[in-house]
Amino acid sequence: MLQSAVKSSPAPAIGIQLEGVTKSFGRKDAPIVALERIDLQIGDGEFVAIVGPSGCGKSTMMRLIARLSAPSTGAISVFGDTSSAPPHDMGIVFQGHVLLPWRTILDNVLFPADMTGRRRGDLRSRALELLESVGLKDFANAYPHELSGGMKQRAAIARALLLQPKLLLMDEPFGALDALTREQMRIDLEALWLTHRMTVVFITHSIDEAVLLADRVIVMTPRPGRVEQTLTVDLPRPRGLAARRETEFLEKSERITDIFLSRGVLQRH
Ligand SMILES: Nc1ncnc2c1ncn2[C@@H]1O[C@H](COP(=O)(O)OP(=O)(O)OP(=O)(O)O)[C@@H](O)[C@H]1O
Repeated sequence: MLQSAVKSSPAPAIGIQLEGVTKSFGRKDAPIVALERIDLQIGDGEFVAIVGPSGCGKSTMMRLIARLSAPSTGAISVFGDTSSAPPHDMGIVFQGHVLLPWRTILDNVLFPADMTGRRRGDLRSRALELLESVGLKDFANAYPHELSGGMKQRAAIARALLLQPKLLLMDEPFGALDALTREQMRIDLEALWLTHRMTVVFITHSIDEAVLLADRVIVMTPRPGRVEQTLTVDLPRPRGLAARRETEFLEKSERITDIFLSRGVLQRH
């Protein structure tokens, strides 16, 4: 028999997979179900945003992926690794920058080298390059208290990228920043991602931020935390300030708003 001349393109490699994942806290007879029956696949190199109201289980999901916590039921695989050990090629950025106040910014960025017993000398030039790429070249020898909130968060992102992680987990990284800084950080994060192409899981309360950043937005609803819908965002990159005026942005933001309205997470008036 003749082989078909048309070959289908290979499916994108799976980065992260959650199958039937449930996470409960508290007593067995009165559990708090933070996440219920989560089935999710995130592609290798994909930028995914998780958006949802307070308490829907976003941070719990991130902690499960980071292996900082174990699921009550279900299976998790991170780049094919199903063990319960935290993935070694992972960077995490939290809402609070968590820089060490007694270290300079350069030494803070080099912290993961110290933590993993790598030679600092080998990573110093990468740390300086990263500081340059986040606009902090002139602050390498400054201390955290000399930087603004946005600058500290930039340093935290540089630190998370030091060891060239395949996976970057970001839990409300811009949540404490003012609106203007936040918009610029969003644009700069996309530029970093376009350069490094790591897999990103970005948690946010902001519908706009999710749609403007992600290839796919995972919409979660609470009690118990579930994936309500997954939306693909087809905005061309880079998505600068003008992306807010694109029909695709307006449509996807509206669809997410409608989901939250229908679930009582938002009220029209
Ligand atoms: N260690 C814990 N012990 C008990 N309950 C917990 C624990 N961690 C989370 N929960 C509960 O699980 C649910 C989900 O919490 P989680 O922090 O994941 O939500 P979230 O969507 O990240 O919220 P937020 O946006 O406010 O940070 C909440 O009801 C919370 O009270």
